[in-house]
Amino acid sequence: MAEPLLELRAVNVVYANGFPALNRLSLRVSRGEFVLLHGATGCGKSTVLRLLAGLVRPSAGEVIVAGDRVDLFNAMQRRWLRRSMGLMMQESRLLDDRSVHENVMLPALAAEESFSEARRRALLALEKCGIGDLATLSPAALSAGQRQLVLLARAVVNRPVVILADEPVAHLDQENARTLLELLAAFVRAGVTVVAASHEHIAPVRVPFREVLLTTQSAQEAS
Ligand SMILES: Nc1ncnc2c1ncn2[C@@H]1O[C@H](COP(=O)(O)OP(=O)(O)OP(=O)(O)O)[C@@H](O)[C@H]1O
Repeated sequence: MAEPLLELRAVNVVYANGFPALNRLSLRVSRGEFVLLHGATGCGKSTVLRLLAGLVRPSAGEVIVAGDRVDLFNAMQRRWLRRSMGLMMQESRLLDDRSVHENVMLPALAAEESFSEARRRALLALEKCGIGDLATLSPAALSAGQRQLVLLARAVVNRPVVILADEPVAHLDQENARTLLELLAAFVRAGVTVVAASHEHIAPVRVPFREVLLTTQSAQEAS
């Protein structure tokens, strides 16, 4: 069997307050897969995405991305890992004092692209997400659905091979949710690996996907 692109091996996560968020969870995600993490509030969906992005370290177990033990990465390597992934996390925010275009440029600038290349890539990302016309607006002027689309454009501006999306369709009406899922599906069809967490049941169209149910039981096995 081919090596998974993303893998959790028997990970435990205990937050600073002593709360055990994950208990011996194992999960394998193949290159090009679209995985939907489901489960009740508090079962650890966001924690799984944070582990894969190197934002949280497990207290036991291994986190492997493209063959690397990212749980052993130092701060600089973890920063590099985060920049190489497209992240739509719950804490992701847009800066209201910059335009949509400038917000989407930020990860490209952080990746040390030139200003003109960052501008070009950001416009491309906005167009790919069908929102090129929003480029000059302030994020404060956007609807919830438009904000999510801008967050997706920002996540893909560096052309990541992995997108981690936490509750991408939460608070969106059906039409906006469908638009967002169709865009994620289009990235999957283009070869990107997507892991999305959702407490609601969501079903992408025209692309194969795998649902993984996380439970709050003692030993979790979600491969
Ligand atoms: N930074 C933190 N400090 C302490 N406890 C935390 C922290 N982050 C998460 N937790 C706890 O860990 C558990 C798992 O949280 P997590 O956010 O991963 O769950 P979730 O399934 O994504 O929940 P939701 O659907 O509500 O977003 C929860 O009980 C939560 O309260």
